[in-house]
Amino acid sequence: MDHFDIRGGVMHAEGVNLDSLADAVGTPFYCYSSATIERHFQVFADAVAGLGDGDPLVAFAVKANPNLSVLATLARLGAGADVVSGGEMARALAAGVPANRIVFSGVGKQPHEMAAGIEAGILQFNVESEAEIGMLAAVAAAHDARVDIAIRVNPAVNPGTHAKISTGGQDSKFGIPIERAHAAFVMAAGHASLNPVGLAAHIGSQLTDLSPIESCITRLGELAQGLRGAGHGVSRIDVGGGLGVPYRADQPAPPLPSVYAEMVARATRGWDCRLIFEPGRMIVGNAGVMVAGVILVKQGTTKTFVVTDAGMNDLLRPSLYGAWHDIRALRPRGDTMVATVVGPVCESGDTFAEDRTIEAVGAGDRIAFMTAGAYGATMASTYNSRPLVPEVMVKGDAWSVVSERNQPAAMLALDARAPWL
Ligand SMILES: Cc1ncc(COP(=O)(O)O)c(C=O)c1O
Ligand SMILES: N[C@@H](CCCC[NH3+])C(=O)O
Repeated sequence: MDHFDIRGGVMHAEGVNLDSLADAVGTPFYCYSSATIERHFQVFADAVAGLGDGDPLVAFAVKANPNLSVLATLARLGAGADVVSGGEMARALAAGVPANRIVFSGVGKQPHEMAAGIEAGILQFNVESEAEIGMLAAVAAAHDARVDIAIRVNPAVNPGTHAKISTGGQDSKFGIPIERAHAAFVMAAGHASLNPVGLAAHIGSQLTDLSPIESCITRLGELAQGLRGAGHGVSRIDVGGGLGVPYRADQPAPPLPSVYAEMVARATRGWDCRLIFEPGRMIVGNAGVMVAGVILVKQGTTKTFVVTDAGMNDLLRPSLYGAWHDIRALRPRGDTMVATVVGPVCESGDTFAEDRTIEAVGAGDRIAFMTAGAYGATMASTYNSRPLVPEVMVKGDAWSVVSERNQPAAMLALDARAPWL
């Protein structure tokens, strides 16, 4: 695992002893390795460098991990940002991502979010419906602006991933069905306040097979050719993100960025346009862990439950998708146990692993949920009135709390008594 390994009997994140860090910040908490984030971004950016017109944009999908320090780490390396809300856009800007490297995607952008994007001067909006073309045209006209847009296409390609994270299938809510995309582009060109410059697609997440992405890119190319043949300029093609990461050692690893880039080079050969990439998970997934404490070990009728102080509200992926995260002891003792690892939340779905062989742990020990840097803290909630857990970033021997644990009293203060109570 990148930059998370056992040294002197204890798991470290880069040079930081995670058990000591847990003493300092309390459990549960997320911990990110800057070195891993930097390395993954650089590997991806190097792999796609020179593709298309030679000036590709790697726009990190902020939804994967919107922490300000994560975004600032990436901004320093020249990353752009793919955002899906005004909130994500504000974070990207605050982290130092230049506006002209921000792409705004999403099926339900609201007029105030469109206005904020126009005022900030973002690179482009990826428009996902004919209805949105009209809405954006009106907001842009009210700003006396002419905004660059790409038509996000639904290419009707089955990405072969979990149904809940597939976005490119025919009945997905995302994008404009490919058979109407040419007409949508022409419709947008008819608005003086819109400047359609490109096409976009994103077919799904945690993709382990490149062939659906290749089919999608080929379809975008055919569409671009048709548009060019009809006299329209297509100067940008956004191929989305989606490249998977290894969650389990016993399953084949997803393709490396270099192999992905070879496929993109092949599929886009001869295209004279700027390519945009929106990787999320592959940049930050393996750059984060969630550290939790073992509250107690409880014997059921047939199962041994390891009850941790982290719950499904802190790391939702196992409950929502049945996702696998490796679970490791911070201080492995060399023996193992078969355990069902659960959180304290009052839901049976608050289960991280079922009858899994893990390194033996007991009350007071600490464990790490691996590969939790993407779609981890960002999907957390305060269900059961549990505070959001802190996020810590590590760089070499240094660490810093980059998101505070919110406190029960502060959460309560957001509520108010109705005047009649
Ligand atoms: C439009 C868009 N771009 C990029 C991504 C990032 O995907 P991933 O984290 O799988 O790279 C997503 C999420 O799946 C998305 O919806
Ligand atoms: N939240 C998902 C990924 C969603 C991608 C969003 N388009 C996950 O944890 O795997």
